[in-house]
Amino acid sequence: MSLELTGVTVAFGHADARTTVFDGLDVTFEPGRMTALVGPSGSGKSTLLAVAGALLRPTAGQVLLDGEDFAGLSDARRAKVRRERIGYMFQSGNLLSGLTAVEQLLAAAYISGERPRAHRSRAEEALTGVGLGHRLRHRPEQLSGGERQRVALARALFLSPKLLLVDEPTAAVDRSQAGELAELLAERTRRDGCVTVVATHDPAVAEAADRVVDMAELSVTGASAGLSGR
Ligand SMILES: Nc1ncnc2c1ncn2[C@@H]1O[C@H](COP(=O)(O)OP(=O)(O)OP(=O)(O)O)[C@@H](O)[C@H]1O
Repeated sequence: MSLELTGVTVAFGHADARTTVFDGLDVTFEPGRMTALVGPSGSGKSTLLAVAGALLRPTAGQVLLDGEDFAGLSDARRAKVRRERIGYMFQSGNLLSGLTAVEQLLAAAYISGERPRAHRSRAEEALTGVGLGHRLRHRPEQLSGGERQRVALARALFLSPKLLLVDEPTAAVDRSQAGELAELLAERTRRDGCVTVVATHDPAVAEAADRVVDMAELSVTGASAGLSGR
């Protein structure tokens, strides 16, 4: 299972107001590896995540998940790909207020059409697996920034996605917890074998990643992203 973008062009607006973020971008992300996307503000990190996550349709090109192009699918088919194959984790966790940690996972499963009752013990296990066995019934406002992100990670991985897309996971996290959270992300990626792509400004996340891709080197003329990988 890999994620492959080939000849991806993303342009916004028209004529004088046209912004070309990518023009014929080719980049591949491997399973079981966490890639950190780094680069200055406006270099296209979030745009790449949006295209990879079937949230934004590229102007041209293919986005292949396990060899299957979803860029050209109908909106309904793309929604199915998002539900069944992709996990998302955002800057502030985007947890639902009023729900306990366990319920955050059950709600996600429910939205995906799963039967929540059968999953309660699995949700507890998933939270225990990210170090939150003692916070199962806490609501978001009763958790620290780092704990909220751990819930968000457990939720994103709960339905075993092939692809995990993460935007600035440590932005709202205490410095002392940022490194641990980044390590946890990398460790879970290796264990679960998913493709993980993380947009970040945080050196702690780049440090924990298996590969670092500098957006500044992904030129709009479509340079290979392999150059800055490690
Ligand atoms: N909907 C849009 N309409 C027009 N331009 C857009 C749109 N979305 C993004 N852009 C432009 O695309 C470029 C890349 O933006 P993007 O948000 O992907 O950068 P980024 O690297 O994630 O930045 P940051 O680190 O600040 O989050 C920017 O020049 C931005 O202005």
